[in-house]
Amino acid sequence: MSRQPCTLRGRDGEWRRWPRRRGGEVDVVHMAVRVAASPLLWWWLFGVLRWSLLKRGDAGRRRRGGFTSSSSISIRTCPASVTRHSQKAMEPAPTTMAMVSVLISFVLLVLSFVVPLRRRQKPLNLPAGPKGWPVIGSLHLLAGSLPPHRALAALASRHGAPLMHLKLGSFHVVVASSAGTARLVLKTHDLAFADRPPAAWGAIIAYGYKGIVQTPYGSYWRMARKLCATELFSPRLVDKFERARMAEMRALTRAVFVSGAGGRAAVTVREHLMSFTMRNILRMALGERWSSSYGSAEGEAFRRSLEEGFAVSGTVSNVGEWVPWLAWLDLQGLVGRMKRVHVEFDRFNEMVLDEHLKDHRRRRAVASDDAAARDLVDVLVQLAEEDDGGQYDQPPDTSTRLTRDGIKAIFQDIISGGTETTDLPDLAYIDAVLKETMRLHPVGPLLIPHHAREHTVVAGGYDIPAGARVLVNAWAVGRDPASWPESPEAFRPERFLAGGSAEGVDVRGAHFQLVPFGAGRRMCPAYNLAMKEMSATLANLVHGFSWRLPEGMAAEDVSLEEAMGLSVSLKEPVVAIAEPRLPVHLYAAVE
Ligand code: HEM
Repeated sequence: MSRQPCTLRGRDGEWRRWPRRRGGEVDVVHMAVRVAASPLLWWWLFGVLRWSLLKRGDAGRRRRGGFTSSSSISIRTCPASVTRHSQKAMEPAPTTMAMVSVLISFVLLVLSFVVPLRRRQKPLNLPAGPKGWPVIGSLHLLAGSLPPHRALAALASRHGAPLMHLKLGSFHVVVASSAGTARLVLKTHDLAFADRPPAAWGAIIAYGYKGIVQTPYGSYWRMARKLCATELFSPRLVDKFERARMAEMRALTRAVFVSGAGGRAAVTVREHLMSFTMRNILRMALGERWSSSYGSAEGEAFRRSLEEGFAVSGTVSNVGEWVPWLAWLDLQGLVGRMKRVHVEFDRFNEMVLDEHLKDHRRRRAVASDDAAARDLVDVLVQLAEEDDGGQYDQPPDTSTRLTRDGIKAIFQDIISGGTETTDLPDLAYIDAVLKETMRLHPVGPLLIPHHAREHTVVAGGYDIPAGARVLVNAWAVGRDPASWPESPEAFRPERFLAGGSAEGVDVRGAHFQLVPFGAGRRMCPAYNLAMKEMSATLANLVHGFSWRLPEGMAAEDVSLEEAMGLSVSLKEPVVAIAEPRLPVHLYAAVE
């Protein structure tokens, strides 16, 4: 018999099989045949109905003057005192009885079919992992003091499971913790796991999944990724911002020089890097006026919202996402905080977009050759205009149209993503230092959760059920002794240099022992820009300054404790002395 799965339209507008079941879709035709062909159950249902109807007949006779044992005494004792209403109160209405019986029979009938159907399915061959409790699964194992990537790595090694299965709340979760299993997820079954699971962040902060990062796999996401490749990060646009980037780089070295009092005072490195990164990305994404607002009250409010956005969007922190029937309680208050962050973001995004739209229309009206895009928002505005003739306000829909919310969600994702790049000579050692840093401390230790679009059987015969959350523990992969046999915990950039044990290993998604940007379809679209930008910054900071820890502080005193959110950062920012290495006039501001 041919199997006809039901389909439902997903939130991305794609048609999907529904309902998804362990081990395969429900066969509706098959089920209907079984219902029709089960004489025992029909006989039983018929019996219940017949009994209800007979009861109804009895009650009818009583109303017409007959009697039955339960009511006979009162009727005979004082017929005049028995009204129709008092009789009704003494026994349940026969129609209600009939309805209740039919309902119970219906529920039993459904259960008697569904339960055996599910039991008879082949049991899933899940990868090894902790068993977990009913309702919460293994959520409690991630609630300790260890950040989730470390707790998951410890569990994987305890269970000897480079591909580990556990239940978190109501969901199957599969975690890849070795180069081999990362390859399974990000390459061999890339398409099957290219989705993102529904997340409050995507729904609330990203305008109902209208950005890129949280957007489900489908036509809208493909459109957004194409924009990244052909427009937003195109070499043409990157080149265009060369001069601005150089100016920001000089501003960074000057700021470190000034706040470090020429090497006499300690500087908080993160503050300077944060400000540099933000100004850079704001300049590229939103334009000069908005990057110079960084530091003003409005820029400061935006920065705080960004930090709060990262803090509330951790990969596994929101209990309501794992136990959906508890979601309405918002036990940790995270959804409330996300809603407030979204209001803040949207206020800022609306200002930015309105200003760009006004400016764009004015320039086009005055001189058409001045209408060229000046920044990423301009690019998006132009694309939306080509798409729908200048109407930016369609309600969000499932098509690939770039709506007003879509523009805001995409540039917001890009600003959150970070910064961009400059062209650099080949700086092999700097490059090795960056790789080694990202091997030991990836910014997104669990990448961004993937989601199984369909039931998949992976190497070893393990089942990954449709709907499972699929995590790649880049932090564990980067420390796996099987891939990094030579002192995996030690910081040794030389391993990446010529003759080193990891010579030739890079972060472009082809070497699965080093995946700080992911790999495959959902790989970070800006990895190239990010690498170059980081090289440029590091090169300038070590070229311009000799760095040392403040007096009385040893390397062991630097805390490497991590603060978790969407990305990981140091809980205690590093402070250091930056002694200028170049003639003082080279630190002067030059615009
Ligand atoms: C050190 C810098 C960066 C690191 C380590 C990094 C890392 C990542 C990782 C791990 C992912 C998820 C990959 C996966 O799920 O398999 C990702 C996705 C993404 N990144 Fe980055 N990223 C960086 C910089 C940037 C920058 C500068 C931007 C934008 C200007 C950006 C934009 C994005 C976007 C839009 C996605 C979502 C891709 C998708 O879901 O299709 N990232 N990044």
